[in-house]
Amino acid sequence: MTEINSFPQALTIAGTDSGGGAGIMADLKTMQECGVFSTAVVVAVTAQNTLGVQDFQALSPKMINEQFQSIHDDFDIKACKTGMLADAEHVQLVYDNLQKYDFGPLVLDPVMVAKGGAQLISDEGIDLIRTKLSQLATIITPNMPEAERLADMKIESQSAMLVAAKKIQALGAKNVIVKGGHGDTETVRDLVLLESGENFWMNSPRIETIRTHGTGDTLSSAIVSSLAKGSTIKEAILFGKKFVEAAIKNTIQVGHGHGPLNHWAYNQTSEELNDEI
Ligand SMILES: Nc1ncnc2c1ncn2[C@@H]1O[C@H](COP(=O)(O)OP(=O)(O)O)[C@@H](O)[C@H]1O
Ligand SMILES: Cc1ncc(COP(=O)(O)O)c(N)n1
Repeated sequence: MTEINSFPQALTIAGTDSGGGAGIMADLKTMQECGVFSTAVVVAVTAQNTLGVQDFQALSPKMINEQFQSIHDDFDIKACKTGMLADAEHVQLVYDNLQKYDFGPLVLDPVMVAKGGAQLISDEGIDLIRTKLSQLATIITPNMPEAERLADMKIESQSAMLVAAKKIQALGAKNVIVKGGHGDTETVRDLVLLESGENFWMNSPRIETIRTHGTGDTLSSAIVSSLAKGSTIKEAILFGKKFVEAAIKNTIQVGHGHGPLNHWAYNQTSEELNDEI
């Protein structure tokens, strides 16, 4: 049994994206490219493309519980993540299942609003992420608006990002990444606050593109993959940033709106680099 289950396996607990660029679809593509076998608990189904979210529906509590059970009964999950959780009832269900089963470190991506502006979780759901689910997070990865909501403050400076990260850590999340993708500064700055209190910035040049559908999902899934393969928290975070940067930079022309990332890019560009050596 141990031998059969020796390949690194990870789990995403999130919503699907019929357009293939975000949510569970981005998670599976990322994990595949990162050399990790991916499994999924579908919490909600969205009718979505690069132009926006046309509709969504959350699955029944019974279906959610059964998916958790199925995954627990057969796989050896080394790390997991959450994405779109729809509403308070589903946040609670996910919380209960993560208490019941050990799926390794949790990367909590507190997805609230899609790039096109659609709300992907109710206000009560966000409150429950704040007060409950964040306590289970090994790493929480809010973008700026999400960090403002979780920390209950405006973030208008770099020092405010650190204050917000500390407030989010005080909710119970061990490590915090406040992502700096939203904004128009020339440099994108993500702030990392580790459990030890150490903090540092991950800076990269802002890539001028509207093709940023699924950036947060891709970052968190690359981190989960790295954790599933045994990396430390810091190594996994630094790897995640490199993976998402390559995926944004090497854009692919798909769809008419906020297009998807290039999940092949990290491996292709490193192969090209290897060829040159
Ligand atoms: N235009 C961009 N250029 C470079 N990096 C970006 C850009 N947009 C987002 N990122 C990076 O993508 C990751 C996800 O960030 P962000 O887009 O803020 O998250 P979300 O998808 O949750 O809104 C972060 O590491 C961020 O720095
Ligand atoms: C199912 C699902 N999960 C997450 C996102 C967020 O991704 P983005 O902020 O890039 O639109 C999304 N649009 N859809």
